[in-house]
Amino acid sequence: MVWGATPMLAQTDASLLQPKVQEFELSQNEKTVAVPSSYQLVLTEGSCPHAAEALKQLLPNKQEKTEFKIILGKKGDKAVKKYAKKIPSHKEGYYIEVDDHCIVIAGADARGAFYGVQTLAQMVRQGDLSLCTIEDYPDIAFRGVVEGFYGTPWSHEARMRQLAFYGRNKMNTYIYGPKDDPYHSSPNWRKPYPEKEAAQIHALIEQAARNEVNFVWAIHPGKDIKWTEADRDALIQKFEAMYQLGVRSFAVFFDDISGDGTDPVRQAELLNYIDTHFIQQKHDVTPLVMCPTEYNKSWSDVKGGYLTTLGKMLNPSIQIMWTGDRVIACIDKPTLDWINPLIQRKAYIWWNFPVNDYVRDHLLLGPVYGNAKGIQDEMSGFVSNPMEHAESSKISLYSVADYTWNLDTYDSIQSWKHAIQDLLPQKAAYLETFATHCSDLGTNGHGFRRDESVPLQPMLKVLAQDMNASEAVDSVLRECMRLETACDVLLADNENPALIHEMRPWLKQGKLLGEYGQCVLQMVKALNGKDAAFMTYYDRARALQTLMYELDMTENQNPYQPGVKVGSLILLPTLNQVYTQVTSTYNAQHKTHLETKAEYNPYTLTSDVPQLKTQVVRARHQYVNVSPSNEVIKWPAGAMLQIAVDQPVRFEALTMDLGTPRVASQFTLEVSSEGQEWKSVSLSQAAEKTEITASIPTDTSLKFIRLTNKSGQETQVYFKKFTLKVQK
Ligand SMILES: CC1=[NH+][C@H]2[C@@H](O1)O[C@H](CO)[C@@H](O)[C@@H]2O
Repeated sequence: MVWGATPMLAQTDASLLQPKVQEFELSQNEKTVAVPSSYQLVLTEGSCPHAAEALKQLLPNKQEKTEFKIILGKKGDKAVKKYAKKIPSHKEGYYIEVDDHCIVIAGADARGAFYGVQTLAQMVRQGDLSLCTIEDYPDIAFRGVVEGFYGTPWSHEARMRQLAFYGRNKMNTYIYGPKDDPYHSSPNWRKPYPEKEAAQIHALIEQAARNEVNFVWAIHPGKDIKWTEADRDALIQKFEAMYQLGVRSFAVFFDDISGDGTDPVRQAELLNYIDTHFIQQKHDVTPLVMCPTEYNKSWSDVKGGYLTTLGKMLNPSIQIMWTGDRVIACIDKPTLDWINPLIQRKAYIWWNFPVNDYVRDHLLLGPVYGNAKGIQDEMSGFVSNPMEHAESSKISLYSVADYTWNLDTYDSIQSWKHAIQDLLPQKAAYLETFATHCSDLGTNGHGFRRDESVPLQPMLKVLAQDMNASEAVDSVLRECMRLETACDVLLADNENPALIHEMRPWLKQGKLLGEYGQCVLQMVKALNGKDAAFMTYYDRARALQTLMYELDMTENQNPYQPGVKVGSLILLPTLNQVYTQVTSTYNAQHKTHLETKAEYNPYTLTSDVPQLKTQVVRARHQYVNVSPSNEVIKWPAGAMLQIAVDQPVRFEALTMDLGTPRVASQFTLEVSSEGQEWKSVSLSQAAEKTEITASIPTDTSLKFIRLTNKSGQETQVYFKKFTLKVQK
């Protein structure tokens, strides 16, 4: 492990300890002690094996006959008896004392001792040790990650690295629940893992133990579960098989399903049965965790009684997950004041960030902010659902570790900078520049946004008002140079190859964006100068627009939100606006007809289906795609989804997939050339198939097409595909 490029410090800087420790006190002013090159280790053999192993890796050369001592243990061990009163009473807490000849690490339990060693490791990395005492403990009981996203599940290697990362950052929970693992969800949740996958899970469990992480194996049976003894026993058998593999923590997810599986009474009966006949029977298993079907407030029908049924029926030890007021939402006191009474326990937060499975063309590298302080006593857990890009997710996960350990001292920007320093120590400054412009999600179905290009925003706003404001032109020009340089340096970097591999498409796009920005601003500077100079920058700007478009059309071409977006909140839009203005000005001055449009999307979507109204529609070559959704869509009676186009086109065909057989008859498809006269087009859906097609007459060109729920009642469907084919 290459430690950070930061210079060795003369004493311990508590502000650099991450997560922030609860209490740090210098014992004798500035006095320090050098990191012992050899020491006598005092511990109770076997009491804190993972802490002892971590200490051995940190300071390998312990020798018996030396004056310096390191005492390691947990409450009750003889070795730390003398310090028992100083050990925090919180689970996973620890006490550290550094003095001239001795370092004490005393945990409230074995995990606390392990965490104490992680803190000592950071102190050692800083340099000489201040004589000090530390009393530390976590604010929230269960902290970590739920691998619960749609998309490519993390690789085995990525998971092994993640677990070590969680150990270093005091995250104690990893919930294994990748939606696209067929043995976690349908169709194979009843089947045991094949040998290779089973061996990998066993290896993960061992890696988790070494890093004091609870490996929570989740099952997602709701799509096809039958409320029978057979399926109940099948689920218990699967849990038993996972227990034999070494799993000691279990979860049952009922999210994103429709139909019989959503019945709360059945769900509660099944979960209580599992709790009583499996969880409680094993004496070494943590409390059962469940994710409800109504997992956020915007989808809850309190009168319908789903949540209150679970709250009333579920055994008190069963944890109930919650994503907040919406699917993607930050957590605050009103959120918890609303849900906790309904479920009659503290919510176990499933925080849907930095997950990007609904905005797959964006990489979310910005700060973690927006969750409230002072709510630690209202939550039983807080786990983050990350991106399918494991290494890139570490920027956010580092801060989630920081926040959940010590909510009230959490500082989102400082934590974000530390996260980047920790992830790529040698090139942190460059990664910070790139991440600054790669953090917003773009418009999306959940309406969740993040800030982006924050330090540059004031100058971008000045530039948008007046493209000739020289200070703004120069500062944005400099930042675009920095962005181009940062992307080059990172593309060539091999400090963390897995990270660069994940980021590569976005780094290439960021480089183009940096170059484009320089061209546009040079066009402004050249406006009243030599025409040849202006035209060279114009030609290059146009070329870069094409290169950015082509990269967006060719890389990261997933079937959901294909493409590669960087700087999409304000940097690219402002540069495009300046491009249009400066080119229009040049045209006016020189009576020329240079292209003034930077990029445009001729299609617009309107809908009165709440979950679809902000879906993104984009043309790609001959196809017009509406961004799919992962969730169950409640489509109100009479509600419609409409696509409009600037210039009339001839649509050839529509292909849809609402994830539901025999549903076409509930909808009408209509087309119009001007929005007044509508002609309906027949929809066809093969029996037992979910795909729906329509062939559209090409005799007239059209500007509108709309799909309406004409069944007279709300219908629940998925929204997996909506693609129009345009005649060439
Ligand atoms: C609890 C829950 N289940 C779904 C939902 O949240 O949205 C997430 C973001 O799209 C998705 O990753 C997850 O599988």
